[in-house]
Amino acid sequence: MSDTILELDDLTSGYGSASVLRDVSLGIRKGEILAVLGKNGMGKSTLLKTIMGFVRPFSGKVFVQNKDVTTVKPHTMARSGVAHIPQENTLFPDLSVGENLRLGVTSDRLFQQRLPTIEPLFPRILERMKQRAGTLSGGEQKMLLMCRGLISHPKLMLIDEISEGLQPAMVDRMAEILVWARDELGISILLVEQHLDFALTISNRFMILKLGEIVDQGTVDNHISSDELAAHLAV
Ligand SMILES: Nc1ncnc2c1ncn2[C@@H]1O[C@H](COP(=O)(O)OP(=O)(O)OP(=O)(O)O)[C@@H](O)[C@H]1O
Repeated sequence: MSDTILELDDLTSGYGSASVLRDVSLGIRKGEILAVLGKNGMGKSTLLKTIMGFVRPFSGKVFVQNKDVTTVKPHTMARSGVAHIPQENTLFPDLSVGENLRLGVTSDRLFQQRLPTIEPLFPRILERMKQRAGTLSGGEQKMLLMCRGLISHPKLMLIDEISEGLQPAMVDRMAEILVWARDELGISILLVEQHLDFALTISNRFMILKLGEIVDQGTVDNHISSDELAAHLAV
């Protein structure tokens, strides 16, 4: 389909000779949020790292807007509009908030242009542009990571357990931001999550990843309850 942003065809990958993901196939359309749900160790981070090019697939293909990017390096993926928000904190703690944000764009001109567009989303962080990133709270650091991804104006965001360790109010705020990114900016989002309520609130569709394989999938609508999904996820 022409509005497909990301397509994975039978993607198999892992570390050394051990496969972690097995024959994962999925597609995400423009302006859609897909949640891949799974417990610890099921391969969620490996999925995003394989798409981004940090982990080389054993077999299968990755397409972004119908272009084969299976062997493309992470920095090239980033430059072509794919933002990865990893589970690990990849901020530079000794750089300021502003300097960390500046790394999300390629020029000072773009930085100045785009800063006002994200300022209303993260006012508490942007009031502290000169503060060292490492001195922000854990939740604020996650907001800054999201902010650095959004300022690059990506077409696709790969987001790894962004709700982990966040206070409920911050989880709600993060949900609003992701919905805004989808609905107002038209960004497609692949979200890997364990936090079912958060994921179901904002996603259009879900998939369940179990031991590296997609074992169930569906549309998020009024008929899906988080209890039903929690049962799916039970080991
Ligand atoms: N660099 C690595 N080298 C070897 N094995 C790895 C590496 N990274 C992850 N693994 C293994 O791959 C499997 C899947 O890990 P992954 O981090 O993708 O899972 P996850 O679903 O994201 O889990 P979590 O929710 O705990 O982050 C695990 O068994 C893990 O030990």
